Amino acid sequence: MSTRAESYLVGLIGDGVMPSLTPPMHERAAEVHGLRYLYRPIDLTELELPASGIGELLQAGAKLGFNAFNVTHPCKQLVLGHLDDISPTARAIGAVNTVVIQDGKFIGHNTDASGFSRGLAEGLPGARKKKVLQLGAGGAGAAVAYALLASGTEQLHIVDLDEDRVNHRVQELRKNFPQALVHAATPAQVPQLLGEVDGLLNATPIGMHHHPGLPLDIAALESRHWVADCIYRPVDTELIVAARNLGCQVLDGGYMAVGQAVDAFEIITGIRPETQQVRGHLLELLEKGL
Ligand SMILES: NC(=O)c1ccc[n+]([C@@H]2O[C@H](COP(=O)([O-])OP(=O)(O)OC[C@H]3O[C@@H](n4cnc5c(N)ncnc54)[C@H](O)[C@@H]3O)[C@@H](O)[C@H]2O)c1
Ligand SMILES: O=C(O)[C@]1(O)C[C@@H](O)[C@@H](O)[C@H](O)C1
Repeated sequence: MSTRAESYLVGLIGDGVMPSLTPPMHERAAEVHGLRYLYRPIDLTELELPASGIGELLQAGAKLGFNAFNVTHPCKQLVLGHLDDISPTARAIGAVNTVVIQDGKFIGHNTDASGFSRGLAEGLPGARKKKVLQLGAGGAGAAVAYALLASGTEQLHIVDLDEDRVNHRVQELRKNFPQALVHAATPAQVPQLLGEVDGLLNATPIGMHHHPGLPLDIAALESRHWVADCIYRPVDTELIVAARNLGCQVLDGGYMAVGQAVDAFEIITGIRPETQQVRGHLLELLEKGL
C-alpha cells in the first residue's frame, strides 16, 4: 500500500484510448527514475460513458486516489469548466490535456503545445520558421499553431476543409498574437502559398493508418521546405516519406507525442525524463506494431 504522496496513479480519459502509447511512455520513464507509477487508459467508448461526464470522472478519480489525468478527444475543451485553475497557455488555446490534482484542486495544462515546441526545437534545429503553412485547424491544429506563433512564426496560413472551424481558429490566434499575420486559406491556395513559406505542418488526420494518403498535392513542395507532421501512427507518413525523398528536413509526429508525454510527466512528478530515451522507447513500441 502507498499514499498519493509515495506513488503515482494516472489515467488517460478519452474516446478510443486503449491503444494509446502514452501510458507505456510514462510508465517506462517512471521505471527509469525509480518511481512507483501506474498509468491506465480510461476509455469512454468501452465504458459507455458520455464525454459530458468528464467533471464527474475527475471528481471520482480524486476520491479514488488518482494524482493526475491526461485528457484527450473529445474532452479537451469540455474539461475546462471543471477545473479550479488553468495554465495561461491552456487558457489561451482553449484546451487542456493534462490535469493534476493538488490539495483536492484540479489544475489544467496543455502539453500538446509545449511538447510540439520542444519537438520543433530538437528535431528541426535552426530551421527558418518565419512563414508557415499549416493544414488542419482542429484540436491538434490549435495547439501547434499556438506553439509556432509563440516560438516566433510571423506569418501563419491555416487551411482546413471546414471553413467555419478555420475562421474561428484564426480569430482566436489573432487575439493572442496580434503582431503576427494569421490567415485562413483555402485548399486551392496551397500551391501558391507553398511558394511563399519556409515550412509545412500537417495537423489533419490524413496519413494515419486508417486515413491513408497525402493531405495536399505536393507538386509545389521543394527541398528548401521543412515538413512536420502531427501523426505518429505511422511515424513515417506518406507526407514525411515524400518530403524526405525530396531532400526536405522533416519532423515526424513522434516528436510531438514524446513532447506532450515528457512535459506531462514533469508536471505530474517534478522530474524531467530524457527526451531521447522516451523517443527511443516510442519508436521501439511502434516497431513492434503496438
Ligand atoms: N503527436 C501527437 O501527440 C498528437 C496529438 C494530438 C493529435 N495528433 C494527431 O493529429 C491529427 C489531427 O488530430 P485532431 O485531434 O486535431 O483532429 P480533428 O478532427 O480535431 O481536426 C482535424 C482537422 O483537419 C481537417 N482536415 C481534414 N482533412 C483535411 C485536408 N485534406 N486539408 C485540410 N484540412 C483537413 C478537418 O476538417 C479537421 O478540422 C490526428 O492524426 C491525431 O492523431 C497527434
Ligand atoms: O497519446 C495519446 O493517446 C494522447 O491522447 C495524444 C494527445 O491527445 C495528448 O494530448 C494526450 O495527452 C495523449
